[in-house]
Amino acid sequence: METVAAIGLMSGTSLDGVDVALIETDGERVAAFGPHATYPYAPDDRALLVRAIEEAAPLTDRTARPGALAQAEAMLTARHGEAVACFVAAHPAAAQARVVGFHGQTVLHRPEIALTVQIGDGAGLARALRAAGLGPGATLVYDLRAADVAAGGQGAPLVPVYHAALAKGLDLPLPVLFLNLGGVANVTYVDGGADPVAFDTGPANALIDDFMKERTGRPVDAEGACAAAGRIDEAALARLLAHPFFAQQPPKSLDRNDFKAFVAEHAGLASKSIEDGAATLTALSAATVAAALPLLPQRPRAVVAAGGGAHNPTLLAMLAGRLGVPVTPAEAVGLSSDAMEAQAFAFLAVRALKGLPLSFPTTTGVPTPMTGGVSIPLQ
Ligand SMILES: Nc1ncnc2c1ncn2[C@@H]1O[C@H](COP(=O)(O)OP(=O)(O)OP(=O)(O)O)[C@@H](O)[C@H]1O
Ligand SMILES: CC(=O)N[C@H]1[C@@H]2OC[C@@H](O2)[C@@H](O)[C@@H]1O[C@H](C)C(=O)O
Repeated sequence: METVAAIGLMSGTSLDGVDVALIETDGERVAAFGPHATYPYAPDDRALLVRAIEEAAPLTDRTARPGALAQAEAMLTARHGEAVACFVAAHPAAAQARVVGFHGQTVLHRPEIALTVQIGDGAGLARALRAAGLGPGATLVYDLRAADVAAGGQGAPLVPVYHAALAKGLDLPLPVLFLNLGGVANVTYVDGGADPVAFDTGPANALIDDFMKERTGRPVDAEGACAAAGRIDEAALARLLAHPFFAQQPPKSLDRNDFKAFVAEHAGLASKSIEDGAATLTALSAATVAAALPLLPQRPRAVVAAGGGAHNPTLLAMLAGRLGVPVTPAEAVGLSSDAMEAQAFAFLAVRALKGLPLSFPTTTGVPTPMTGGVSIPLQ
């Protein structure tokens, strides 16, 4: 396949909205970056997703949609359709996209029992895309994690192959480490030769967001202002860092809520001020990224930070202090913190249509490089 315009759609673990991005790519490199936008969820939609995630916890079948899950899937699919319609209205060139990559929403991720569950109705979105002016003949690709998990991989992270493609265009010393600071944090180590090495490192924003919501009603510690005004509880931090996940060798990946109960038990947040709680949780995110460095083949010479956490100066300062490697926000090297994951799913969808690998033994632990995705031609 030659270079095509491709749209990526991502709804991440922060549950903040639908990210949409347009790129031109042949699935090997990015020929051009197009526009991107985020369409935030209304509070009711976000609450429905939170309920769906809670109710997904006991699932053992990735196709089951009990309780709030069916309603959440219908809502999520509708919001993605609306997001694409708004995006195409604002950027008419997007209607020319030949490929759309649809991540859906992870509601449960339990790689230890070969289970990863993303909600999002491919057939329903395909109809909405046609109504938004895409196709006919364009192709929707979704359910991009399933094949990896079925083959014995973690199913995450999948963005590393996109990070590796981006690294080729950067003027940074190698090895370079891409750091995604979403709800969960993950890293991709690129040395320019071998397959990328990648894994989830621990929490990024999910624990901070949940704490802020509970204590202030606001969903985010905007600009890290609370954390900047607080004191890190070093004793609690040491207890949290003793969790075996952080020293575990990759491959490894996380569910959004993997540390929820552990943090509730060991962080002593209830007796802390909002500032001290935010500071301690922000330090946990930074320290767990630092704990990942010894697990890499070599020490990286540069770190490119992306995801919403790249907008949090307190988190970035703590990272710089604990990593001992310069931390560069994606924007400083001409990339976009907010668009990177949606762009990646556009790139992954094009690779899927070409039968190219999405994941590698060094990223998800899949035994051999693995393609994936389910495609639906728009009619
Ligand atoms: N200005 C800001 N100040 C502080 N935090 C911010 C700011 N902007 C975004 N964030 C944080 O980033 C989060 C969103 O990050 P992002 O959109 O990368 O997550 P995601 O893609 O949903 O997650 P994941 O990568 O785990 O799937 C917000 O929930 C918030 O915690
Ligand atoms: C199962 C799942 O959805 N995991 C997400 C999550 O959010 C960040 C981190 O955990 C990463 O492993 C992954 O997302 C990105 C998009 C990825 O697959 O690379």
